[in-house]
Amino acid sequence: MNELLKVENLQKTFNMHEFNEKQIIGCNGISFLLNEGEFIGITGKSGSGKSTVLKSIYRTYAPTGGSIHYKSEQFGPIDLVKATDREMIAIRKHEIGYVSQFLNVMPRITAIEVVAEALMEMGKGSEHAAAEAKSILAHFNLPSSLWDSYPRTFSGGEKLRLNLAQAMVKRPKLLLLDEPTASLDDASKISVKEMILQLKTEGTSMIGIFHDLDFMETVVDREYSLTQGVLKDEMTV
Ligand SMILES: Nc1ncnc2c1ncn2[C@@H]1O[C@H](COP(=O)(O)OP(=O)(O)OP(=O)(O)O)[C@@H](O)[C@H]1O
Repeated sequence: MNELLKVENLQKTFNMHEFNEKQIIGCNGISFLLNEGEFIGITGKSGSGKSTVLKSIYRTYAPTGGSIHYKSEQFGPIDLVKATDREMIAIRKHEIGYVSQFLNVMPRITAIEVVAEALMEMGKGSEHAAAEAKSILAHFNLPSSLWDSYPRTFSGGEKLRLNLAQAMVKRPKLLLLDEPTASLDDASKISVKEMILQLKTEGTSMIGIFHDLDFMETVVDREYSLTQGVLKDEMTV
């Protein structure tokens, strides 16, 4: 199997300047391998560092130690801990997607524009992009009455489905999923599962955090358990 991502001894410590330089450990000593086309689920109790690991890979958080070796299409082998901001912007635009429940879009851009713009960033023409955007929003059961609305006012589940559509429509090389089924009803969970399985067959590698462990076990290839920010266990599921 071809290795896509190698996380070695990853550490993120937060320095709380407003609290007398108190330090909080987000994650520590995390090491794992992700192969091309593979899906790893990360589990662990609340506060154990699951989101911190994903945000460190996406570089929302700047890691304070360790390395994240990634095989980039644009830059070749690269350590995401040391990548420049310019490299990270290009990698996020074309290679690595990140989905959470929290909306991360510009104000005054409609739902359909959010998805169509993601496609245009990947080189699609505007007409094709608009048609494909409608099709993926329909797949995720986002009511067509919302397609021309601003996502700021969407419910939690609607925002999440838009985030999923925006990230998945790009067919990223690596997709980071932070609670992609939180606040979704059963029909929407099925849509998410179908899209995950489709991306897997197309070769997308994924790392996901799930509260719904039953759902997780239907989509992941391997599972890592984190406890208090330390990688404890690895098993094949
Ligand atoms: N921006 C931040 N500033 C300070 N501390 C943070 C920050 N982000 C996370 N932490 C701390 O790092 C630790 C790990 O948080 P993280 O969100 O990664 O946990 P988690 O396993 O994803 O939790 P949950 O399952 O509850 O979402 C926690 O103690 C948290 O308070």
